[in-house]
Amino acid sequence: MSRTGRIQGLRDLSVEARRTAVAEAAGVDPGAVAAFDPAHGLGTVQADHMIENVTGILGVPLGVATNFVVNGAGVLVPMATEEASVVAAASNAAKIARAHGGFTTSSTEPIMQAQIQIVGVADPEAGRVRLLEARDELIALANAQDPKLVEFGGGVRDLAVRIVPSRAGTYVVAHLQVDVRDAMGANAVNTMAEAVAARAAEIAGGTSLLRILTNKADLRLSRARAVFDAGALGGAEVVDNIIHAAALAESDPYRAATHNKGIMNGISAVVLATGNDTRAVEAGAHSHAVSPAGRYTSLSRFEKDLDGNVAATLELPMPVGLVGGATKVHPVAQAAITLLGVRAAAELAEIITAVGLAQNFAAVRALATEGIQRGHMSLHARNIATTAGATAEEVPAVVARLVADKRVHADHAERVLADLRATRTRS
Ligand SMILES: CC(C)(COP(=O)([O-])OP(=O)([O-])OC[C@H]1O[C@@H](n2cnc3c(N)ncnc32)[C@H](O)[C@@H]1OP(=O)([O-])[O-])[C@@H](O)C(=O)NCCC(=O)NCCSC(=O)C[C@@](C)(O)CC(=O)[O-]
Ligand SMILES: NC(=O)C1=CN([C@@H]2O[C@H](COP(=O)(O)OP(=O)(O)OC[C@H]3O[C@@H](n4cnc5c(N)ncnc54)[C@H](OP(=O)(O)O)[C@@H]3O)[C@@H](O)[C@H]2O)C=CC1
Repeated sequence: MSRTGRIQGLRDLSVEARRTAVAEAAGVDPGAVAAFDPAHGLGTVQADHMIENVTGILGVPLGVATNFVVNGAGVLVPMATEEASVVAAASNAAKIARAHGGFTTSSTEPIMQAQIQIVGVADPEAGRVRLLEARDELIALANAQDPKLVEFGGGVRDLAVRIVPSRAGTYVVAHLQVDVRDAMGANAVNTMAEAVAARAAEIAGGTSLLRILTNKADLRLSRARAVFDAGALGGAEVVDNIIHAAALAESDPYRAATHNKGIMNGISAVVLATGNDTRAVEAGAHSHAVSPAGRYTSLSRFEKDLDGNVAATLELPMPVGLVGGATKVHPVAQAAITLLGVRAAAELAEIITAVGLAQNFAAVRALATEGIQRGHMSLHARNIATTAGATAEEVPAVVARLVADKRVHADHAERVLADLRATRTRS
């Protein structure tokens, strides 16, 4: 079956029928996504092996974004999020991007770095040079900790040494730069850092202290770009307003934080759905949002291309894996990875980056045109109706009234629900 990433009318199906439809459209056996059904998802026995003091399991809705074309191939994207309109918005922007071929992505090699902090070095400059002279010895020692990773084509690629002055002293900080292949890599590089720290400290002439991965994963970047057609967006004025919106985010940290939150709406949802470490990706993203001059700015860039369309790009660290962490043990994560059809961590990282860009574009487009409330609140209205006490049967009618009245508020929902019930009782 050809994978187009499109499923007409997915929103109108029942939850069960959507599961069948996404499996069919992705060309996978429906059994491969059976874990999306909570009855077959994460069990308490598995959960008890994942973290400590397990007392239950938190359910988070898992939606599937449609319309994505990434490097010419259609893909259906599982997204775990509690926020209404996120999945719809990603699908919406991905649909607009299709006219110009969807998303084109690329990545650096999957290099993660571990830091070894060395304190009490009398001659830090000379200590740095001594460590660089011992580069081959330290790399060999680190690689010996993970022969399996080396066998898979990974392992330490280089050693960098920085001198970091601080209020408590000057530190020599050695960085092991490790190609972690299909792993997120934290455990792998932390093991290496702990193993070489004593020898590194001896060579530098100090004492080792911290030995830990840095989440500023700036050697493991993923990029996505897409063109959004001016005509489909509503013309030149809309394009200009989208560019103004992006320009404010570039220049103003107050706007940049929200703009980047929009990007993370998409990114964190796919990272969570695939059992990856949301905090690691978020820490990497926000550290990357600081410009070389030390200013917090937006992660994406929107420009007007020669034809007057929006050329959108996003580049950020994307430390996600297909082995290790929860990716292998969580049945829903496994189903999500099967649905995506990814075979390498870099492919997953690039799809996630494309989703981040789509999510960002959808929000900025809404903000630069009609505002966020119409699209977002009409979907959020379902939560408000439920909070007001509407049953599953009553929710559609209550939502329709809230949206028609343009008053998506809890008190109004309570009144609407009371009216609805009174009318039913009378008839
Ligand atoms: C909400 C939409 C998509 C409506 O947009 P619309 O134009 O009314 O949608 P439509 O009904 O014409 O459908 C267009 C496509 O959107 C998707 N779509 C549309 N509705 C659904 C739905 N119910 N269920 C599933 N998919 C839906 C779907 O893919 C559909 O095409 P199809 O594939 O069907 O041919 C639009 O208004 C939008 O993109 N809004 C942005 C919403 C958003 O960004 N939400 C995130 C939460 S707000 C926030 O946290 C971030 C923010 C905003 O602060 C970030 C920032 O400031 O930058
Ligand atoms: N600051 C942070 O972000 C921190 C995060 N963490 C956590 O660390 C976990 C991720 O660590 P990670 O190192 O990825 O997990 P694992 O140690 O579980 O997995 C990595 C290991 O898998 C083995 N492996 C098998 N196949 C491959 C392959 N194709 N490519 C690469 N490695 C392969 C390797 O060797 P082998 O089998 O010999 O192990 C490798 O060392 C996450 O749970 C994260 O939350 C932990 C500490 C800090």
